[in-house]
Amino acid sequence: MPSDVRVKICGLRQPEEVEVVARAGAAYAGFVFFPKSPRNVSVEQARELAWAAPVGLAKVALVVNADDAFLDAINDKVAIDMWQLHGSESPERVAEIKARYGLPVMKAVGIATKQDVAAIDLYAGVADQLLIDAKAPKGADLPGGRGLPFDWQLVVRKYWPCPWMLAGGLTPDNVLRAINLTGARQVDVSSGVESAPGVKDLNLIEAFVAAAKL
Ligand SMILES: O=C(O)c1ccccc1NCC(=O)[C@H](O)[C@H](O)COP(=O)(O)O
Repeated sequence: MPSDVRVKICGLRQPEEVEVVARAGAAYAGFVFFPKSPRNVSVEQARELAWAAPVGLAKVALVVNADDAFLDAINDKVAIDMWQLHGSESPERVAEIKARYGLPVMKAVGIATKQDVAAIDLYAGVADQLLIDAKAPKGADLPGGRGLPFDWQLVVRKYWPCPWMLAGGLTPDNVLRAINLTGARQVDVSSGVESAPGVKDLNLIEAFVAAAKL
């Protein structure tokens, strides 16, 4: 019997990717709204992708320090189920976005040190979920989706009062080890299921979901 680990596949750009993600048994499909990313999608593209998603697959809109006008444009056109805030949004901004759209908000937090782990507490009481990811270097073009892991020992036996998701450099080969070590019940991947930046590999998506649910 497969485990109940919930998987998010991020950075989808083609309707057939969304279909494979759902068929493989993932819980979340992520769409990246960040022009510098090789996974960036327009509002119109995302609208098509959301249509391709069957009931039960949660559609997550990933934004980075987005203003209300941009969030409104996404919210008006795309049937999303959750926001993922992947910039330096404050806890107050998380609360504001929750109230404005009435949708759950997942706050991404980059981790490299114990101090970064402590900073997660600032968001744990306000966000609906946390995405705990590798920390990008200051000034990096991409704050996430870099295919690099952090030291998983930093989050072993940690407790937060809301659900959390492990991310950063996960692959079909290492995801089960990461789950067993950290106790994560949710995992997220982008680069580890790609053949090139922004190009998803359908076989790797299936392999990742299967490995996470072993
Ligand atoms: O994926 C992107 O291009 C991206 C761009 C800007 C902000 C965040 C981004 N990705 C965030 C994700 O949720 C990724 O899935 C997560 O960082 C893990 O990525 P990876 O290490 O490549 O699996």
